[in-house]
Amino acid sequence: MSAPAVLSARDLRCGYGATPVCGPVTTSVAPGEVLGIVGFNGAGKSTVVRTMIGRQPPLDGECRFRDLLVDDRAASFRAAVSCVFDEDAFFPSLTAAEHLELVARGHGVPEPVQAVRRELDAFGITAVADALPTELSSGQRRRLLLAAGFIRPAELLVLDEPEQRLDPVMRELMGDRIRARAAGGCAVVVVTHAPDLLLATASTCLVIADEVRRVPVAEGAALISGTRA
Ligand SMILES: Nc1ncnc2c1ncn2[C@@H]1O[C@H](COP(=O)(O)OP(=O)(O)OP(=O)(O)O)[C@@H](O)[C@H]1O
Repeated sequence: MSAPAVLSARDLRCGYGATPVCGPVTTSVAPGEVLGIVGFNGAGKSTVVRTMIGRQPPLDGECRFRDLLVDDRAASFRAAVSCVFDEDAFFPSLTAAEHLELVARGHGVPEPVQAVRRELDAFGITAVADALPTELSSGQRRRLLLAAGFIRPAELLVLDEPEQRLDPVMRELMGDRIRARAAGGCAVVVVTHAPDLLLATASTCLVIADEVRRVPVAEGAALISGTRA
């Protein structure tokens, strides 16, 4: 018997005003699973994911975290869900290391200083640990955001195009980190345009379009690499 879903959507309609951006979404992700979400630019992937985690209201349908309707204002939900979107959200006067320490302490990570050191090293930003956000390159800022997403415990990890602005070596490491998280029992949702990352991590794949459909991961990878219509 498969484990109960961590996050599930049923007939979820996502969009702006009264207009859905894509077909209704019914899907779920369980502990240890990686749900890859793919689709062309503007298909609605980010909108769907934002709706699934309660950052914007659904037009219709529902989304549940465990048994409860998603409520991103609930402290228990925020404690359990780590999200990395493409938003450069930093405190201008905190260094890279201080950002990570803030997140680690806020989420009760044991031995936060050591955890910060580990993540700085894992994301290759030790050399800029004491730099302010404005002193980081765009790729380093991206690494810092991802490190902040990974430094804390989570039952659900949501990554929106984590490959963005990463060099190939870091992209591969990102795949390793995602797999390791899932192996540890975390449910993961990854929106991606990178076939290699999808193939390396996803256990299931959802294509966002006018008709949302679940496809084999290899088919999703072919779709985003342009080798399949
Ligand atoms: N705040 C907003 N208000 C109104 N429409 C929006 C808003 N954000 C996005 N949209 C529209 O919703 C549609 C889906 O956008 P979304 O960002 O979800 O697509 P996406 O699949 O994530 O695209 P990409 O691959 O380019 O990141 C697009 O047509 C976009 O113009």
